[in-house]
Amino acid sequence: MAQTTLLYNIGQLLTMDQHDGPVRGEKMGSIDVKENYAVFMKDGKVEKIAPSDELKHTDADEKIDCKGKLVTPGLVEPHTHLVFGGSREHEMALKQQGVPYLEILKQGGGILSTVRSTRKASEKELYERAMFHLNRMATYGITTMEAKSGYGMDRETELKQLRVAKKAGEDHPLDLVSTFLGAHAITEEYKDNPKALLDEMASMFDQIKEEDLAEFVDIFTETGVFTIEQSRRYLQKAKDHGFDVKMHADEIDPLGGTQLAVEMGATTGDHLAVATDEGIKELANSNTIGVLLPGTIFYLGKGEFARARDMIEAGAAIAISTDFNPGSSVTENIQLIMSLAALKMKMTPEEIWHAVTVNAAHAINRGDEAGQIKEGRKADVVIWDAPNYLYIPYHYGVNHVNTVFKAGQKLYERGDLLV
Ligand SMILES: O=C(O)CC1=NCN=C1
Ligand SMILES: [Zn+2]
Repeated sequence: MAQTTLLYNIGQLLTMDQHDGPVRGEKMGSIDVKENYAVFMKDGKVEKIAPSDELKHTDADEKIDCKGKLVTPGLVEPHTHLVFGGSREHEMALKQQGVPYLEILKQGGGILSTVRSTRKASEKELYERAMFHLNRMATYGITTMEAKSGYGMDRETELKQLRVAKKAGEDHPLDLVSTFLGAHAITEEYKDNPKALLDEMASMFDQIKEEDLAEFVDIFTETGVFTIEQSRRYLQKAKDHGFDVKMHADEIDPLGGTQLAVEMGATTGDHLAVATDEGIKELANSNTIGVLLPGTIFYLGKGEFARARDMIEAGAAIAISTDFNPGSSVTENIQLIMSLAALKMKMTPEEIWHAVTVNAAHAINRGDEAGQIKEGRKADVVIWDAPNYLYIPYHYGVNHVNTVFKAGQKLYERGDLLV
């Protein structure tokens, strides 16, 4: 295990540390690119960042000639439904026939299909699935990420998912941040009384806090799920119990979830695909980060992509995410999401790099330890098979990662053909 590693002859180095805090508005459009640099990692931290010639002869357990490749911070993935049982490939045909997402849910499919599988799955099965997906996330360059519960909507299963996420976070090299999404859908038991479901989920807040099972509480505010008023009351209770809050907001119907996220001082408002002009204005004038999920819009095959350009030009701080989940965005490929952000939301490469590093880190309260390459900070670093930072969004659908370092240790290296 190398205690010291030197990366030299780096073509372009993105440190993403030019600004403090989440980067918003026009500042998202400019990044500092260091040409022909070196990064020296020691005991898991970034020890030195300097021009390659200055460090080239530094002694190190491992010295890697990056041959002009791009080097960036490890990516941060701020929104996943990592822990789940089963799969929903059988719903693809319904999607192809144009059956709307909310209609599939109303028919007892969608999230509720995954709820049935997750309730049945053992903790061991959920853990092994989560570790498998974490491994794949790492191969795409992700080194820190969020994991939601939300496929139980009963005490036993929600705690099962949260305990799986906690154990996975302890066992896996990736750093995990947990979110309690017990307010994800209205199950059969509560179909006539969604308020009772929210009360049951809120009754778990103390235990979740005591067992340190989640930092955030999230809710799906959507037609046929939870209303604005139900969401306001539930999120206020979560805040009263010391949780930071997030919202699945304005994904399909414009209920005004974006405005509620701002009103509640949510760390993030997520999806925002149909946020109104008023919602965008309030988001831009708040500390709430917009987490945009273009993969979901792409995958559902309908609806509008979030108005990222309007949000950024109004001054908002934006992050992007795969929304990895078994039904509405079944991919760990954050690099494809970067391409969709460019092609469908017209985000610039500079904005995209802020959205998958420093802003995504702040979206899960890890802005002081992830998303940047800084001396003294944990060495989460990616070497890319790419000549520059424009290349990743440009060449879509493939994995450009060459090597991933997590806390200075080589976590993944692209393999070559076996023959
Ligand atoms: O469909 C799912 O399993 C995840 C999801 N929740 C809200 N939107 C998508
Ligand atoms: Zn989601």
